[in-house]
Amino acid sequence: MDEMTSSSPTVSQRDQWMVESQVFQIYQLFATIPPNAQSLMLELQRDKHIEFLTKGLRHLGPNFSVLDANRPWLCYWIIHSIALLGESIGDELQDNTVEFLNRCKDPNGGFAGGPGQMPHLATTYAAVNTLITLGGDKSLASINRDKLYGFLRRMKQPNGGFRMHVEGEIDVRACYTAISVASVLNILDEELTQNVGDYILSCQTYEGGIAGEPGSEAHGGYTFCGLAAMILIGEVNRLDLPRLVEWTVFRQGKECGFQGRTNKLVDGCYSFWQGGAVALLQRLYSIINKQMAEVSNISGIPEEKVCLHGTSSDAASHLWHEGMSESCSADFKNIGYNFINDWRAKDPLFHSIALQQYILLCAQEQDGGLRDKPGKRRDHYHTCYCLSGLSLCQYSWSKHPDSPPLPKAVLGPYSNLLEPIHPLYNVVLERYREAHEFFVGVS
Ligand SMILES: CC(C)=CCC/C(C)=C/CC/C(C)=C/COP(=O)(O)OP(=O)(O)O
Ligand SMILES: [Zn+2]
Repeated sequence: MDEMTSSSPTVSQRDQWMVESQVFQIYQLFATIPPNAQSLMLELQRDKHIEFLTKGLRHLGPNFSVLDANRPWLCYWIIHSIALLGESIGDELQDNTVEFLNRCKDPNGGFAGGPGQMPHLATTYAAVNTLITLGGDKSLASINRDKLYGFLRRMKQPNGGFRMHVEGEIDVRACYTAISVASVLNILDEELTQNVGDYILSCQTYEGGIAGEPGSEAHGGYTFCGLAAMILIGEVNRLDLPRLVEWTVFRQGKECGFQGRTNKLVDGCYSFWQGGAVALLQRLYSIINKQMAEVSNISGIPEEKVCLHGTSSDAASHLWHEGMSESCSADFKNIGYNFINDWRAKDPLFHSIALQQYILLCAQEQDGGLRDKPGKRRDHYHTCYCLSGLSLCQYSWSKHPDSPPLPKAVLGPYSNLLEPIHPLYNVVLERYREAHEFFVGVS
């Protein structure tokens, strides 16, 4: 290889430089404008986002035919985004959505990507989360839990994992969507949880993150899925958490947003997948410290010597996590509920303000909708996951999910504040609580 060839940048280096230059141009422009103009640039364009989202719920043009097998996802991305913005879609659209999702229901359980299609775990997760987000008895009662349980059992595999659909792929997404749905509907049992932990554990890679399948590359999407599923089944202590923390936090780069995997480009949707994983890890402080102490063979050392931030710790705040690792199998039905009730998180393990800056300045379109990165077009998926990530950032210092964050935790005007989410299911917290009460009541 001659010198010229060896020093030529690779395609991915060029792509990276291009993105960095676009992002830094935006930040430079921001730094040079007066404070009132900065404040305007950082404002969340609520009305424009609602307009973009509501329009998508009423009508989508022919370009959307590629998403024909993902229609419950479109419902979830749009309706969850609207709920994060603190708005509702109104009675007519609500009734239409419940009725449409009814038509996606398979007679033998599970929701398909559209009427007449085969049931699929991903669209089942999207449909269930949509119905929970809509809330109300009609919407919640439209979920047939017995049939849904049957579908989940049929997707369960001898290796512990789940298939996405009949003859479909087995992966960590399937584990998460099955476990999340079962947990939120209060139908999680040992038949479903059996060996899921072994399967997810086999997907944690040498880098520390979690891959879609054993032997694949660690990726933010699967890392969120794997970690959340392990928490929901009460087996999170089996993962190598210090390595997982290290991998995840280093995915936030100088562009201020997260990348999905090593040496790939920043993307707004990872504000939730990676940001969500970090938000979960932030609440596993005690287990992480314990694992760190074990590997360094430290015993009897005060917790502040081995903790992640070097801050002093509040031993009482870890009771839930410790209790969970010992008595998980007896009570995994309540793990999602306790997770939120025992919310006494430590400080964020990522740069929350920087991530908000990426979302508001680089991912937000002033005309409504959010996107992957500058130069890309807005879409409903990125709008949903950028807003979900923004909400996590705003509440990342909160020690209680019901107390509004301090103004310094919210970048831009305080009117940017979104609704808090339940970080294990990604539904607005208040809607989760209503569903929890409803489904505990019917069990
Ligand atoms: C609940 C549920 C269904 C979760 C799905 C999680 C999720 C987003 C998985 C990511 C899948 C994946 C390998 C994307 C890589 O795309 P890419 O190569 O285009 O992107 P990259 O360059 O950023 O890695
Ligand atoms: Zn993306």
